[in-house]
Amino acid sequence: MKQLLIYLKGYEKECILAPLFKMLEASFELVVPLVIAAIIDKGIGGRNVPYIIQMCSLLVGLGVIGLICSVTAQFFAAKAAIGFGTEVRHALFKHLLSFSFTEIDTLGTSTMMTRMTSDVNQAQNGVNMVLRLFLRSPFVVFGAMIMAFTIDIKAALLFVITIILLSFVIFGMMLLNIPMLKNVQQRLDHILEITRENLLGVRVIRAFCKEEEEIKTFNQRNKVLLQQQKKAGRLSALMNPLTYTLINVGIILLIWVGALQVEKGILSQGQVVALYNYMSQILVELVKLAALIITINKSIACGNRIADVFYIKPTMTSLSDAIQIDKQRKSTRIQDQEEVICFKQVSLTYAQAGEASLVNIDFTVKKGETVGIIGGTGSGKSSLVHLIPRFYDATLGEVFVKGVNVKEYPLEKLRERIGIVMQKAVLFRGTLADNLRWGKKDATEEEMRQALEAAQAIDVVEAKGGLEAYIEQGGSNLSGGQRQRLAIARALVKKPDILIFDDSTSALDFATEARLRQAIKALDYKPTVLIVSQRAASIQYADQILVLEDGKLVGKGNHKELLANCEVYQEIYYSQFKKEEAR
Ligand SMILES: Nc1ncnc2c1ncn2[C@@H]1O[C@H](COP(=O)(O)OP(=O)(O)OP(=O)(O)O)[C@@H](O)[C@H]1O
Repeated sequence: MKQLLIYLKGYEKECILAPLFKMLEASFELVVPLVIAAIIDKGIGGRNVPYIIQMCSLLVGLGVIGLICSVTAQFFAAKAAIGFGTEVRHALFKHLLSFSFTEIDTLGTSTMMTRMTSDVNQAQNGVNMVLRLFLRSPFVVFGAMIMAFTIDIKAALLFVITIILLSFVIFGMMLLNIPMLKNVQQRLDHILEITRENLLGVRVIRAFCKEEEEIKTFNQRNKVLLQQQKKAGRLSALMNPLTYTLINVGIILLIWVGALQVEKGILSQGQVVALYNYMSQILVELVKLAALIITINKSIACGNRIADVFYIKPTMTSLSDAIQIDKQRKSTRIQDQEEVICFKQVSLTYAQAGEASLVNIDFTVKKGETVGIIGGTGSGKSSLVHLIPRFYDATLGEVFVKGVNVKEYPLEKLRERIGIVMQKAVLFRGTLADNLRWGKKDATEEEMRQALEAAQAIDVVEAKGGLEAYIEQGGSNLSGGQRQRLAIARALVKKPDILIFDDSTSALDFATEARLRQAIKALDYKPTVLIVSQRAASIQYADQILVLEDGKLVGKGNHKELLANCEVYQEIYYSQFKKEEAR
């Protein structure tokens, strides 16, 4: 949590002024019992009406000044807390976006969202409460005690005993309550997780008629949360009766001692009332302080969860690091100008995965070539192409793009050259044109139309009413095939040197896919194309086909060569085509 305090930079003034005004308000509050005592003793006792009016005006004045101080303190505390929350959110978002897929896989999206939203809010709330109350409550407790001592030492000793006993009860209970509240928070996280998963997968849940089961699971988790909340609630419910019993016993004793002192002529009636008021102030502030400590504890826990994310450093090197490495490792460059991609003895084992997903992969791709990558599910096709734009780094071996190790490129420069269409086409909220401009910021309408034509997506734009048609979050108002074609167009707008289709034509019919292939071949900038597919028909016309099985490259060559001598390829091909159809 401490590390997060740097995000209060720029709000130093607010962090000083907020507690200062709160203490000023508390100082005025501490004077009130003395004024009331004076009203009772001098005003009412002496039947002095002008004096009573004067003192009542003073009370109103103190109230108004206290209110102004309080509002000012709230303003400064809120300004600092909101500023803190905004800065943390901004830094966290930036940090999350710097993560490679490895860090994202390790952390998980669900927890990242919780940290980004509710944890930041809780930490912001903690900052606000600390600035307003952390100094105020102890100040009032000790101030009230000192004021009591200035009135009467014997009575004030009662204060000391009551405060000690009260502190034991309140803080003891708080210590018991904190782990329970943490437990409640964890259960709440589980509920959030399950809700998020259900909302994201709502279609699948309906398709498999899993509603009842999901409701059952949700209810079970909700029940556990209820039990934890009841447990924590019962303990909290004990707090008030216990503290009020203690304080009432203290007040009875105070009035008794006070009455004896009045009888002896040591104390006036007004002073006894003042002592009573101080006792009440102490109670209120101790209860507030306990609640504050619970909030602070929660905020620290949330702050630590946020700080944990900041501790995770992106494993991919930044632009400046890349330039440094570039200087040192010029020797790793290879010279063949025609060679666009080269894998040298590449293996990949994902973080937290026991087995390697790719083993000793070796191949080269020449400029303008089309490469097909085929294999069964889980054979490593996506893993292989993900190494080219450095979504992951090879665990062993090296990947070269245009003769330079991918690790030596500044990431942006590398990814600028590559257009990738993912297995799951993701579009963003905004117009169709906005989505296409992800490929090229300043793309003209003509450039977008060319890309749409090649991607066989012109009819999608026409059906939706033009480039300014609105796309909902995740492209939910489009069909799977429409989304895929728009995602392809988005990659084409970029006019990349390397174009990767990661199983991204699966929702297209064969005729559309064939037209897409022709259009890609006809592109004037002649990109090098990699097509990942499980459909032999999608890759059989490629210049080179890579056949993967269990992460190993078991075949390399063109369709004819592989059909003649690669068993795995034959198996895949003949499972989709009859022998007599083979070309
Ligand atoms: N992020 C990841 N973390 C851990 N293991 C992974 C990750 N991504 C893939 N794997 C594992 O790596 C292996 C290869 O997966 P990959 O997605 O590359 O296969 P694929 O051939 O593209 O499969 P499919 O055709 O089903 O998409 C699989 O065993 C998979 O479980």
